[in-house]
Amino acid sequence: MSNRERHSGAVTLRGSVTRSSTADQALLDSRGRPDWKTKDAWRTLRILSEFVEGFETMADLPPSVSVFGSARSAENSAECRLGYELGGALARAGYAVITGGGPGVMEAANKGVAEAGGLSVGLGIELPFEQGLNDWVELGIDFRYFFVRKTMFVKYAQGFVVLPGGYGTMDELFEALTLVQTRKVTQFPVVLMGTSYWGGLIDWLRTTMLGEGKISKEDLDLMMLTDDVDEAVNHIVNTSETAP
Ligand SMILES: CC(C)=CCNc1ncnc2c1ncn2[C@@H]1O[C@H](COP(=O)(O)O)[C@@H](O)[C@H]1O
Repeated sequence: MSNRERHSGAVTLRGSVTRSSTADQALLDSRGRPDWKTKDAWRTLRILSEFVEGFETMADLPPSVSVFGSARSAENSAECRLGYELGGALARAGYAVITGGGPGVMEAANKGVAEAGGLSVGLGIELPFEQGLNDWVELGIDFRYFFVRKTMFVKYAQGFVVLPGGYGTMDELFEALTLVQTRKVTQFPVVLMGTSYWGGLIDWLRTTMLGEGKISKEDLDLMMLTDDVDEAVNHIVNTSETAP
């Protein structure tokens, strides 16, 4: 998609009317915006409409798994190959797969699912450097607000699989872990794929975070670490609330 085309909810902007700010930014980055006191209250209606659209569209999904990973990985990278294999294996196990609908690992996972005949879902986000949903998404929703979109990833999935990624991926991982730790969601498997990528983080969680008493021993057991696609899928099947 050209940089001169932007989507903002139902609105498409091209050419001279494209703008570089996003709805999320307008809400959160209110410093220096004199009208925020009056306008933010009305923004709640737009936020509400995203929840309505998301809930209505997602409610009929079969059992699903959300898959996360880097937007920047090259198509032939190890993590994209893993994402592709994982997408296919989840589809064959009967799951729909939900991703962020973007490039990199998300695209690889969507491709794996679509090619295996499964349902490939993408929850896109409006970004200043938007690229649009990848070509392998079959059911796609574009969100303006990160926090609305994140609700959908958790609410409509039986579990998470997290592949190598950056801040966005870490955000999604730690949100899920916090929700499970605080029992906001129960019976929700979280699988980390890529032992060499995540190994350093797991060591730090054990030695520093657990070592200094910031989490409990059981909290470390809330996620499973593997390189093996079948092991990841079996873990989801055996520990999630609803199997396909
Ligand atoms: C090249 C580039 C940065 C494109 C960004 N395009 C994106 N499209 C859709 N979801 C995204 C995007 N960037 C980050 N995310 C979200 O954050 C995660 C990836 O972020 P990161 O690359 O790990 O930090 C994804 O699982 C996705 O849910």
